[in-house]
Amino acid sequence: MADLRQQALDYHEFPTPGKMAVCLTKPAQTSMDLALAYSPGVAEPVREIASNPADAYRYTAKGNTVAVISNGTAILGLGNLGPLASKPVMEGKALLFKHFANIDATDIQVKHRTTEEFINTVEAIADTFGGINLEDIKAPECFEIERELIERCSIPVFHDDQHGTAIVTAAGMINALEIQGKSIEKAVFVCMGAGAAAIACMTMLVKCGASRENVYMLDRKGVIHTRRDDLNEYKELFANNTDKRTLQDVIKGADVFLGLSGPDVLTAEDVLLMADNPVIFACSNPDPEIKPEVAHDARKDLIMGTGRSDYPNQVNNVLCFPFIFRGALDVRASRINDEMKIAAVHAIAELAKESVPDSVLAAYPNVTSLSFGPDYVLPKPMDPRLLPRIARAVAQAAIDSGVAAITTLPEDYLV
Ligand SMILES: NC(=O)C1=CN([C@@H]2O[C@H](COP(=O)(O)OP(=O)(O)OC[C@H]3O[C@@H](n4cnc5c(N)ncnc54)[C@H](OP(=O)(O)O)[C@@H]3O)[C@@H](O)[C@H]2O)C=CC1
Ligand SMILES: CC(=O)C(=O)O
Ligand SMILES: [Mg+2]
Repeated sequence: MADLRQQALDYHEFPTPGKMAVCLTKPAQTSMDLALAYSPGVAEPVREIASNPADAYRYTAKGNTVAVISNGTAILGLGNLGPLASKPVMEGKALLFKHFANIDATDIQVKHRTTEEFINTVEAIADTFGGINLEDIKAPECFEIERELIERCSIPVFHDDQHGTAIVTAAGMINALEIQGKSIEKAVFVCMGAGAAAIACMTMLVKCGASRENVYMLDRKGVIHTRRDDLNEYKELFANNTDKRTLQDVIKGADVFLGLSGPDVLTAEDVLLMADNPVIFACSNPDPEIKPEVAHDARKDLIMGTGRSDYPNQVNNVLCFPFIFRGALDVRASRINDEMKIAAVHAIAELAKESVPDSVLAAYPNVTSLSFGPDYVLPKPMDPRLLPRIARAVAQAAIDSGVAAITTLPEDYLV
């Protein structure tokens, strides 16, 4: 681990600090180039956009740019470390946008006093971009922030920790439950965490068939139940009329543990209390709710996923956000709606059942084969098919649900 720490610091520091830079898409060598790029030529697209704002998509980079915006209040599972400390994560998200979906992302860290001030700041700059990816903003403020910004902006606004995570978790869960021979309708879920990711994941799983009454959610104070008087309106949605109070009370006989909280909150003893053939997605980053080694030592019949790249079954929103934005931008969707999210869930889940190209195996030197099963319930982030499959499904869903300004996909779209 000490070695990984130094390697990670060196990766970020050398040869150039940070993970991204700006590149030019037009020539700037000659005086004629400058006369076009700058004065006097630049005045022409200015006039066009002033008379028709949609021309910004034609004459500027707006249509292929996403702002990755954070206030640093829930940086991974590290907590509220402030806007500046979130910059490496936001640059990381920008790297993933570019590498996986060729989207130019700009990271923005916002210092603010009130939630309204944050919302006003983002609203004021929103027209610069084709979309806004909100990141690592803690609950419950994140819910109001996203709701308000969707209302006020004409471009897609998407809180990745809510919906990117929910889409990938649902895709992986559908597959894991199928492999374990369990039906989503009957499965009993224990969700550790009741914040941005947890509320969105369980909401999505209920939309995908899970029974609301089979869901137990916990926060730092234990089980969320109807006799608590300290719940916000989002936790209240998952309050159960139950006498169960602790993780041990609810984990007994549970089919699924979903961790979206913090490190090492699930023990080997807890794992032993679960039903036969359980599913454990311990998604907290960088340190999961239980280490896979500990869970596998406890029992052999489980399917285990984490948010990390260095274990099988990476349940991480990287499988979603670059691709869902690609689809949304390409049809100039005004928002990312439920139809688009569900289309992404199924595109991801179905891809895991197909045979895996050699190029994917080559990116994982310690893996000799990958096929649908307990150690492969989700595609790998390096899978080049994620881009066309998810983006096409999302773009088509945007068109079909009436939120796209471009209403026909080209025949050769992303082939
Ligand atoms: N793998 C993935 O793709 C993703 C993983 N995550 C992970 O999910 C976690 C939560 O992120 P997010 O929802 O954005 O953050 P939030 O701040 O919105 O929510 C955190 C939630 O976790 C609960 N929590 C924290 N520590 C514990 C603990 N020790 N025991 C029980 N509950 C705890 C908090 O409880 P309380 O309400 O009482 O404060 C809160 O409900 C992080 O670890 C993050 O890395 C998030 C997004 C994507
Ligand atoms: C992956 C991610 O977005 C998180 O852990 O916050
Ligand atoms: Mg995040």
